[in-house]
Amino acid sequence: MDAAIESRSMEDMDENPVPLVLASGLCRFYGRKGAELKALDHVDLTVNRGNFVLLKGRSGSGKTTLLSLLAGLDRPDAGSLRVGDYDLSPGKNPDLDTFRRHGVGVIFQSFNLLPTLRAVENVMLPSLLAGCKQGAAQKRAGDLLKSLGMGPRMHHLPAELSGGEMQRVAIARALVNEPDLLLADEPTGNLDESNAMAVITLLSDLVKKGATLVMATHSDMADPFASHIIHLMDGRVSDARPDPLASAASFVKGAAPYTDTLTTSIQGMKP
Ligand SMILES: Nc1ncnc2c1ncn2[C@@H]1O[C@H](COP(=O)(O)OP(=O)(O)OP(=O)(O)O)[C@@H](O)[C@H]1O
Repeated sequence: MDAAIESRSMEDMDENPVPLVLASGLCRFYGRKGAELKALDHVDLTVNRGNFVLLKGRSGSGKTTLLSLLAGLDRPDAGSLRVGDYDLSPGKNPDLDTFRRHGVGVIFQSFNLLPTLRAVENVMLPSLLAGCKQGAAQKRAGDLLKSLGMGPRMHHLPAELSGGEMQRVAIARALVNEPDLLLADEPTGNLDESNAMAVITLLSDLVKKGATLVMATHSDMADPFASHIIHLMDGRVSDARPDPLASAASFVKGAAPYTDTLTTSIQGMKP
């Protein structure tokens, strides 16, 4: 194995860290055998509950590929991968529909909201697909959007929202089924600096309330909030370190569910 990472935040110094992601020798190759492009080349990764892990590295280094494997949107060619109770390793046959609906929430750079659905309907969708009744899904989505400062805009179409507002809707959608793991791929890539910082603060607050987050980014803006920073180069881990400012990613023991109180972080967000 080329690189091993054992991610440990301050709370992980606890005697009993709880691993959520366990990857070993993870590989994803594209193209013909013998001339394949090694998008991920024997990556080892442990993410414990409550970690805020940043994936960094230049374009093409494998960040999105790794997130796609963690999200169950793509499958590894070799190695082993567990996320919570789900074994996503090659040759295994996990219930990917259930995993994607309940195990993981994904936030994308381009928001990926359905343009013909209103904000609240976009957020309801994962709950409805998971079998939640219409009324309960609507209440849950509405409550989440209100907690993200989107109450007054919840009946707007995506085209009627600013970038920062669309990303808040997308974050609510990622949270609605209370996933174990949050993944974010360049979530601030389409935002101005003020909205980008507000989104990072919001995501950091979610971690403080108990979420586990793996986020790919080119920006250094989130560095002070992360518990761990992992650098990828040509599909391999080139450097991984706990960040000295890891306290921002503290897992607050006994805190309320992280979706309950989110309002403080959104004040800096401007339409
Ligand atoms: N579906 C695919 N088919 C072939 N090659 C692919 C595919 N997806 C990704 N790649 C290649 O795998 C490598 C890793 O890509 P990946 O998207 O993971 O990089 P990245 O670090 O996320 O880049 P960026 O910062 O530009 O988003 C790149 O060389 C890319 O061209």
